[in-house]
Amino acid sequence: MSDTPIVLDELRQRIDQLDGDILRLISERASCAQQVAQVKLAHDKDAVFYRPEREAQVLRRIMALNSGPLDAEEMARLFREIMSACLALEQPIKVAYLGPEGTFTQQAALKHFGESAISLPMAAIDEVFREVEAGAVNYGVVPVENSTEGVVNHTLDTFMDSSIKICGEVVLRIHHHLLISETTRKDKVSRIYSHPQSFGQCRKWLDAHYPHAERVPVSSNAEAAKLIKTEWHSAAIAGDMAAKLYGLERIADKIEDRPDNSTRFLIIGNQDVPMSGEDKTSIVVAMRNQPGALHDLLEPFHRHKIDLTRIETRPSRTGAWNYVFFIDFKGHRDEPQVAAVLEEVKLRASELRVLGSYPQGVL
Ligand SMILES: C=C(O[C@@H]1C=C(C(=O)O)C=C[C@H]1O)C(=O)O
Repeated sequence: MSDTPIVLDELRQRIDQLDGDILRLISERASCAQQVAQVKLAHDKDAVFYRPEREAQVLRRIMALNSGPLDAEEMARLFREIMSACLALEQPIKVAYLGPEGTFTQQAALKHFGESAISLPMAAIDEVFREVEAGAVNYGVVPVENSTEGVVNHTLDTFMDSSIKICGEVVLRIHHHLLISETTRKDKVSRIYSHPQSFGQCRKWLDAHYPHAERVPVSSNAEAAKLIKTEWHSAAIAGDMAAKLYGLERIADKIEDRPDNSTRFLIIGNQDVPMSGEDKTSIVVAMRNQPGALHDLLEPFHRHKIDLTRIETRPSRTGAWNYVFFIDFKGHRDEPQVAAVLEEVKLRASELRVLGSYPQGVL
């Protein structure tokens, strides 16, 4: 005699039935996506199947329609994977990221493109740019700013020498853990490896818990995780992906000093992305070196009520004491307001380059 209450049997039958329905609907959706691809190909043999603006709209619509019990972001993540799988039916998207495997940048790439994307680790930020420029991959993912540690200068500098476009952004909550391998005892950690940015994000925690451990900077958290597999008395600071990839034990969880620690990554490509309805634009501007230059640059944004979301100054390579400004603002370059501001800025600047207009990060 079964001791399963009858109501449980009924609920399970209902779930089986619903799963059958979901399966049928996902398959139907996948054939629709296949047909879209055929239509695109019929019009243009070099058609790009992936449409960042359309994907952003699909996810935003799902989030708006959702009424629970799953929360909107969770639901969007499920749809993210469905879209990723549908797209891969035609042509899996190839994405280069700042490696090695297990970095937060890989996590950001998979968050943005879904698990069906093929992600390829690169050794340096410039290599990600080069792979995209050469057309060896469809897109690249590079970190650009962290809420605790600020901007990733190297990424901004690389834009100055490149014609690459920004096609999207993705923000990732960054949780760091202290990890050891079987070669090290918990109470015997005398050396800690990590990326300099991660040391910066966990500084107070380290000062309080491991004031005497040597801090050794390496090229990535994943590299730190890999290193300690074979070293004694050593720990690494890295995230979940690296911990799982290298089979490490977490001896302290979420050790970042700020609970809202997050990093913004850029999706780079060779494509101009049409409007999605909620977009951002990134520009780089060089100003003549004269008093009031920054004011002159920002004034048109203020007058046209355009919301600046970030401004960074970097030394220009053209001479001592010349600066370039990296500016992000809300809106798409095809919107009349934005186009008007860009025209005005162009007149005042010695150089203006639009790096891209792209959908604001959804997930
Ligand atoms: C199906 C399309 O192509 C791709 C797949 C999408 C999807 O599965 O919803 C959305 C945008 C594109 O990346 C489309 O453009 O509508």
